[in-house]
Amino acid sequence: MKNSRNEKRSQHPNVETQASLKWEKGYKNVEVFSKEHLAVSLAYDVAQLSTKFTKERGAFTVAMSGGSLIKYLRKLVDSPYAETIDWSKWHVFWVDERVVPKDNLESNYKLANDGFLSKVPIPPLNVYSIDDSLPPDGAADVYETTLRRLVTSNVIATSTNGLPKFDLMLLGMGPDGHVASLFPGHPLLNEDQKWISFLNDSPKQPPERITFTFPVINASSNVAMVVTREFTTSSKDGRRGRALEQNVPYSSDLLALQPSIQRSQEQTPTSKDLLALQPSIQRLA
Ligand SMILES: O=C1O[C@H](COP(=O)(O)O)[C@@H](O)[C@H](O)[C@H]1O
Repeated sequence: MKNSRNEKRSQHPNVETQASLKWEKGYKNVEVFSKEHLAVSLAYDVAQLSTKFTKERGAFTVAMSGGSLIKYLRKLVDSPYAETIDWSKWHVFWVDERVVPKDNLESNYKLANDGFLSKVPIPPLNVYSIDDSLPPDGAADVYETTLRRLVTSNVIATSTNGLPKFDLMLLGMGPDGHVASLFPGHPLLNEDQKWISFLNDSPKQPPERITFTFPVINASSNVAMVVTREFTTSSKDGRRGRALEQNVPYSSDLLALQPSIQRSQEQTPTSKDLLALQPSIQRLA
């Protein structure tokens, strides 16, 4: 990852060119980051897609998970993205939601609102949370009706087989492998008629949830699966492993991530370079 991405970015400093290079149709990749770098890279990629779809469609539809994903969106609320993203074009959805009141600590809406949405100027009418006054089956039906209305009005694009085609889906993955609220072995994995379904027996608390089904997830234009775990092989990886454990950037990782650093892979960025790029890094040894 590190060489090809950095080379592409230094040859094509224009961010829109970058977006088309990386997110062209069929782009698939697994990229591995420290947790800090993950947030930096995710913000960069989401901003690219926001620019691309806002320009192409006049709207940017993002469906997000709850869980640990939200804290990895934190760089989007900082400069430069806070000012450069056209937040008025964003339309935000949830790939799954726990059927609890919106002020409940288990609510994916609350998590996203507290950690992200309340910090950026997305129009409130463009934030599509569930009707938490309804039971799971009713909440799922109403949410699907909302999606159908937005597909009809072309706010959400449509796939060739008539499914909603979100511009970006941000998915997490639980330790058991669940995605959205689709749990391993659960009958909902086979749902292929509904766009939104519900469950009363989630293996993870709380039990009552609604969820996008796999056909809708798979119809998205772009899916970013943001999966994190502890890094345990530091003794084998030497300096890079130690940097990852301490959640500070390792120089070559940063060079790969940051198009604004023009130095070659052989050169190590100075602490001044890093501090300029990473407001959250207080000090590098
Ligand atoms: O219950 C849920 O869990 C998954 C994974 O969460 P994580 O904290 O292990 O990352 C999440 O993607 C989903 O939206 C949520 O409802």
